[in-house]
Amino acid sequence: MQSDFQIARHYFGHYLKPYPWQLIISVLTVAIYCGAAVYTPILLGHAVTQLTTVLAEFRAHQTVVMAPFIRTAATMITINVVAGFADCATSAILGWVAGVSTSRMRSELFAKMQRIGVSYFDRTEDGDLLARFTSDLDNIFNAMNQVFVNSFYWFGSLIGVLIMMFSSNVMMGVVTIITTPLAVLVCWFVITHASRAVNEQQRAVGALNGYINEQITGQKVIITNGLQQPSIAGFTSRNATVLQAAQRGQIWAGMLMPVMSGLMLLNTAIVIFFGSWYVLQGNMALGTGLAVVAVFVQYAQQYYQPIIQLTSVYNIIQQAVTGARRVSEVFAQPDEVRSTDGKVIDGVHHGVKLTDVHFGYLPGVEILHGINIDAPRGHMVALVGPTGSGKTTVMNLLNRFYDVDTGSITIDGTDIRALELTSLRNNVGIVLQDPQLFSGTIRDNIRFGDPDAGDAAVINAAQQARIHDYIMTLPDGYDTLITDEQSVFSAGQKQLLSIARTILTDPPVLIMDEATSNVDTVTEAQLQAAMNAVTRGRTSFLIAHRLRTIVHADEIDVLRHGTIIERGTHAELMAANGFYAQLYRDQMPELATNA
Ligand SMILES: Nc1ncnc2c1ncn2[C@@H]1O[C@H](COP(=O)(O)OP(=O)(O)OP(=O)(O)O)[C@@H](O)[C@H]1O
Repeated sequence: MQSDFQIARHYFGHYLKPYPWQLIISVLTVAIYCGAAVYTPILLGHAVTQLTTVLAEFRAHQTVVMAPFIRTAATMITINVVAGFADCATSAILGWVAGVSTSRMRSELFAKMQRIGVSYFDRTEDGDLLARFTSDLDNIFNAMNQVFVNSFYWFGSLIGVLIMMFSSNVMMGVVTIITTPLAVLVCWFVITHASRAVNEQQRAVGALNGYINEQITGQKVIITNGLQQPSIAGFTSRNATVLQAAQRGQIWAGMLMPVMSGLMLLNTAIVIFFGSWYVLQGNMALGTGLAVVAVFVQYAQQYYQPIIQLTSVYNIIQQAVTGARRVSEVFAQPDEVRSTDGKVIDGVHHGVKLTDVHFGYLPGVEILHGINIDAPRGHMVALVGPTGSGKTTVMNLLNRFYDVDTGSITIDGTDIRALELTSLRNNVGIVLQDPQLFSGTIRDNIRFGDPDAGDAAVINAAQQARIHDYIMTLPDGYDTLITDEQSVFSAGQKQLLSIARTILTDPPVLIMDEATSNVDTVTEAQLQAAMNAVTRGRTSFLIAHRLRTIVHADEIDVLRHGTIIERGTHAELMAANGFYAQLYRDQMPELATNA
């Protein structure tokens, strides 16, 4: 695991590297601001002295010579105006740099997400992933925006106070900084606990977001099953975890200032005590000695201010490092395996073959136990079987969402792991059971796989998929905006749209997860016609839920517990009177007698 330092160096170093000039200019503008802050009290002192002289002269000689005072006042105003501009420039430049850097990080994170294998999304909650784009990146932005300027300013102040103290009286200087190790230790202790609480809080917020996301997606299921109370209870407990973590963080973070103030008072007491003792030892004249004590009481307080501020800067860095660590977890995910010299295929000439395929999602839990399927070009293979038998898993392997553990899947004799991944995906189309529609028009959604397709091709695909007529009933036809997909399309219609998409991209191999049986009879007839259109001439694998739709398949493979237990055409399997025949009779008793 990378250390905090490595993480900070990577994120701050790597992302700030392209902006050296902006950073150099900010160093100068901060230096101007710091210089003005340090120099203004000196000028103020001069101004007071000059004003006193003016008043004394006026009393003594009734003459007023204001020039030196006006010069000092004008210098003070000028310096502070310049410092004000410098401060504005610092904020603008660093705000810009932080904004551009985090925007780049966000883009790279998004691009990375597109390259990660599907397994990561299977095991990561959506909300948690979303939190990495939002709160984690916000923390990194805050650090980039504030840390640089604050640490430079307060570090400069610390050095300034140290120089002033040691040039004034070394012995007293040593006494004033003597509590520093204790202060640093206390700060470190408090901040470590505070940042641990921040980590917990960020994790808890991620889990809460994931839960909210899941509950919003499943709202209809919750309502229809009357699960509102358990849903609220689940939310309440996760919300309480967030609150507890936030409160723990607040308590630890809130402890910092009082503890440091206490230490500052202790330090002041030590300075007064030691200074008085020092003076009483007769090491210096009483008046001078008391002046030194008074000055060092001031220094003792000034010295602690930068230490407190620098520790709070450290706190911001901690939050950013936590965010960066969570973002880096995404970057650390392996990309989908792509062979560098992968073969490019143009269509399927002989067929697709699965040979002794074994696979499990988790180590030691095998789901598929030696699957053999031979699908010659143009054949339609249907996979049927009870829920959880492994049908979708076979589909996941065909498209290389996952790789087989042992055995092989070949297209025209070439292992699909040796193919260029894009070429494989271009040649294998998928129609999912519950296809995803994206915001945009219906036309955009059909053209999804082939954005250059013309209107005629889009309409032709929609006609073949039997969705054209429905689209034409909508007031805006193909220009209908899909914002709330549920309100425009039923589940069956969404699948018809997805079939139109696939017809447009014309893949030689098709994987289709047929929509579940809960579609009305009109849509079912349309789906059947669309399926006939989309499978025609293609090597297709069909997960069938309604066995009626696959009676014409060239081969039906019956899966049970990850093994093919029966294989044949519909007629052969019915004649065998085995598991398939039983399934068929259970599903369609009225047809079973005619089959
Ligand atoms: N991402 C995953 N991680 C771990 N196990 C998984 C994953 N996806 C599926 N499984 C497990 O693999 C087994 C087969 O699941 P699969 O989805 O392939 O079944 P299926 O036949 O398609 O079921 P259904 O008809 O219900 O869709 C099940 O036991 C399931 O729990």
